[in-house]
Amino acid sequence: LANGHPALISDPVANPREVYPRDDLPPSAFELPPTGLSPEKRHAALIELEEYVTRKRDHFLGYQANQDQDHYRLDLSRFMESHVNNVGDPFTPGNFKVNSKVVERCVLDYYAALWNAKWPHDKKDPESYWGYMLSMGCTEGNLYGLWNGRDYLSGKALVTDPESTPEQPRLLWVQAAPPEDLPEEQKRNALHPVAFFSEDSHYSLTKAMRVLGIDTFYAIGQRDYPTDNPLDPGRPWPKEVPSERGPSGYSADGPGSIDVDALAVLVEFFAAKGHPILVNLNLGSTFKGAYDDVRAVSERLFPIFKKYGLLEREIVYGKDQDGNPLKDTRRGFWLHVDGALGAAYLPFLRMAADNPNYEYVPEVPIPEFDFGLEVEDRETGRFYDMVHSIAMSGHKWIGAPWPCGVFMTKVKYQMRPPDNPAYIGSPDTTFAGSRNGFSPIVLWDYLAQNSYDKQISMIREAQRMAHYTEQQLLRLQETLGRDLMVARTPLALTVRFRRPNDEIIAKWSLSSESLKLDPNDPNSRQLDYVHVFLMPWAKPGMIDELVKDLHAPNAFPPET
Ligand SMILES: COC(=O)[C@H](CCSC)/N=C/c1c(COP(=O)(O)O)cnc(C)c1O
Repeated sequence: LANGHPALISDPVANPREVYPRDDLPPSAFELPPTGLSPEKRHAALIELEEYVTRKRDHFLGYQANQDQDHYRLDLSRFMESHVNNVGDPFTPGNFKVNSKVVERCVLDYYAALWNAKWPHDKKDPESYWGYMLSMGCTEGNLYGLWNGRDYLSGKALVTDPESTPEQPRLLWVQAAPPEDLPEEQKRNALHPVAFFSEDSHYSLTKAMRVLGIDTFYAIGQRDYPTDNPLDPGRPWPKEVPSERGPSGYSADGPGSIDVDALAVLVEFFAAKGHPILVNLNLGSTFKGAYDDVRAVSERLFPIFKKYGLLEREIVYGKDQDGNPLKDTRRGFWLHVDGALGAAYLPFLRMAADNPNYEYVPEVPIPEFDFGLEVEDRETGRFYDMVHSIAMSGHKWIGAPWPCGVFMTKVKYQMRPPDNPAYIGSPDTTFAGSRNGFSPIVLWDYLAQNSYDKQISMIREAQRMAHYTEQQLLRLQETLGRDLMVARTPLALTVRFRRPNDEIIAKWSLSSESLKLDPNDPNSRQLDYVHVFLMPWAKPGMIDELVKDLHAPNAFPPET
């Protein structure tokens, strides 16, 4: 107003400083008047923000984000002068020429090779991989994988479906018909996927169910079969698949991996009713860093899929111009691997374990999880690849200045895109419209600087740091003579322990989780945990300083 500028269209009803949460930074330094900020104020604000971010970064231990970013600056700052946008399919150049798709394809090829997928991508080869780099993090990868699984299982047209071509978009919306030769109940459920994921899964799974309108086994079980919970007849259905139990008999103090037997019982209940099966498995779970046993799940579910005709089934996915049914043969199940954290480093742990030169003996076998995982049908001698999609974050183990990641599947599973927008000159095969073209350059730069051998060293160092941290906390527990609930799942990069005071949580950005030992008993013991993640960023000195802080007399509040 001072310079004759019109007032803000909508003056704030209340003062933001009184309404917004109090944080470490003074909001006043960053408020934006219509006049903009003077250079002095802008610089002062940037310096204040930089001090805050670097101070928090230097004490960052609480989440699976690698803060080691210094190696990018020299290579990447040159791209900050351009808007690089990989809109559309990575394997179609498109009309937006300021893009890094050639780099994106090299990064995708790298992970296809690492995850035992057939590469390079060839749209004419159903067995070859297809994928793209995410503009969000693994939430986008999980959303996309579950969307792909939902549409594959419910009979939507696929990229490989011969008659449904981009020129005939109307076929995309034809609701598929179930296989003809099925009993009534099976026919009714044949195109209605049911989702399964464990109680240790990331909240992006629940979000994906809501966004995509996918029914979980809990939703259908509680609604249609309220007294038939196969795990505990007459009792309410569990909301998620139970995780493995700990010494208490509850999963709260368990390792964080999925209970394979419980999964099998739940899956069989719905497979027997004709539902196709959609399973998410964690590879480095959010709080405990646990790995679901993808091999054991595959072996366990395979006979169930075979028994109920879900290994291969005929889908009528549309009609041709003459009204004749369009058919193809598909799996009746989809395994998505949420490899947000672990898909980035487990291949390197496996290389170290498989090569005696590294003299590395893992504390437990390195989990299989990728496109090379096959199960043999011992009656026919035929092998079935069991993993349909993998998602990985780029900003977790690898470390990137912003959320990014990779989604990968196979051409034979790839869904036909909802539309084929000519103006981008590419099929709209990804989740986003505009796609971050900088992220492929970030991952490319990291992979260019870090050989397999270097990455093996990094993940082995992180394992050593996780072990060191666990030992230091156990030693502190002895010194204090108090149960600090120190726990680390084998091969996990995180160590969990009793929640300290808020000051320590804020200093180290610790992630916390509170739960009841017995989730069904409100009077059950409350477990208040935090965890530290030993990313390449975490150094022994940081752990020693954290332990020193935890040594302070008021570090741990009295037990509730
Ligand atoms: C509470 O901690 C989190 O939400 C962290 C992300 C913060 S650290 C980068 N984990 C995200 C995550 C996600 C979602 O990844 P993002 O969308 O990148 O946050 C998917 N799957 C697993 C097993 C995850 O742990």
